[in-house]
Amino acid sequence: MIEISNVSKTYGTGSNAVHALKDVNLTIPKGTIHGVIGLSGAGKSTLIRCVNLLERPSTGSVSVDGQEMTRLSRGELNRARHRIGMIFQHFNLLTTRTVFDNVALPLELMGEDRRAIKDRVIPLLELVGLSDKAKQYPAQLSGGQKQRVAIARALASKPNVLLCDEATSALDPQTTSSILELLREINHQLGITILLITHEMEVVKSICHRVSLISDGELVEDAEVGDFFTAPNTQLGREFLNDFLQLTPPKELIERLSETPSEHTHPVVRLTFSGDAVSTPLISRLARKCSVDVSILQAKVESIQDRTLGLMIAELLGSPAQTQEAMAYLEAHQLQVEVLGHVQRNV
Ligand SMILES: Nc1ncnc2c1ncn2[C@@H]1O[C@H](COP(=O)(O)OP(=O)(O)OP(=O)(O)O)[C@@H](O)[C@H]1O
Repeated sequence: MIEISNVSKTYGTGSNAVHALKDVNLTIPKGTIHGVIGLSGAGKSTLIRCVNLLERPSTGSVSVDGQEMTRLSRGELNRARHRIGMIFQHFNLLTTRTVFDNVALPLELMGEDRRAIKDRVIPLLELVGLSDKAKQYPAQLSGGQKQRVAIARALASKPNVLLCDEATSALDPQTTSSILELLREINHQLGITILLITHEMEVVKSICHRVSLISDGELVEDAEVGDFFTAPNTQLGREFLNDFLQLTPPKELIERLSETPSEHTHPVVRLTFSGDAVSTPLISRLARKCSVDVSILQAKVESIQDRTLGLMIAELLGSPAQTQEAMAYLEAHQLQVEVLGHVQRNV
């Protein structure tokens, strides 16, 4: 269990001060995989580095498995860090050491003898699928293999928590899925709590149980992954979702959209529906009930863990009163209706 309470972090002072984290509160239950997503510079790395105190919070506290990290002496902190593994975007392997010796490094630093080191490293290399690479050097490995070595090294000291700092950002999509699969197995088999930061919604969708969205140092959303993907609470959350789903109106249409409606325009809407609404023929019912025509511009259905999410961009064709009634009808049936703008009727 990781508990981040009222954590703020400011780099620099006076006019140079950067408020990287602002009063962040977050609880990550034991054995879960938690994703933190946000734009570049939002504070993701700072947040994850505050967990093992690579960055010390300016205010607030961080506790891992009940141990208050901010109160530990240097020696206690070193010991506590053995229980918190970390992997990085660029792997951070020692190029002059073999794969075996990279994984062995934390155990050597803990003063383990050669026999104990061998007994620990060999099964770890098996776990990450690199038994045949023990004597090779990092330069002889692919990116995915290097990250596997880094994962084995992070697990060497039997941590309860694994921190992943953009661990798949330098990898191609296929290698990314194999590393995510490995992380899922580690979480499942060893019960390790995983906190990962990423700017990729695909990573969150693939393996996380919960997700937090961080914006300009503030935690603005914290939700089950299924809830976040079906109904984000913030505009930024919706933008992440729309980018991920690549559901944006055609460029020619965007250029014709005006913000304000008039007698001669009709609305263009983005509809998001989940649960029962996905399998209900709401659009044909809508056309009958409210006497509007629906011109579908884009549509898709996505599976997010155990949920199904339907998305559609459509023009609602009818009088202002009819299209208003249509939108109210859709909202009453649990669809999220976002008006993207209004276009001239006769164009
Ligand atoms: N050591 C530092 N000294 C001064 N400012 C810093 C330092 N580290 C980070 N910052 C600033 O803090 C803010 C948050 O940075 P952080 O690296 O945590 O964001 P991020 O979300 O991880 O970004 P990215 O996805 O680009 O890595 C940024 O404005 C950044 O410039």
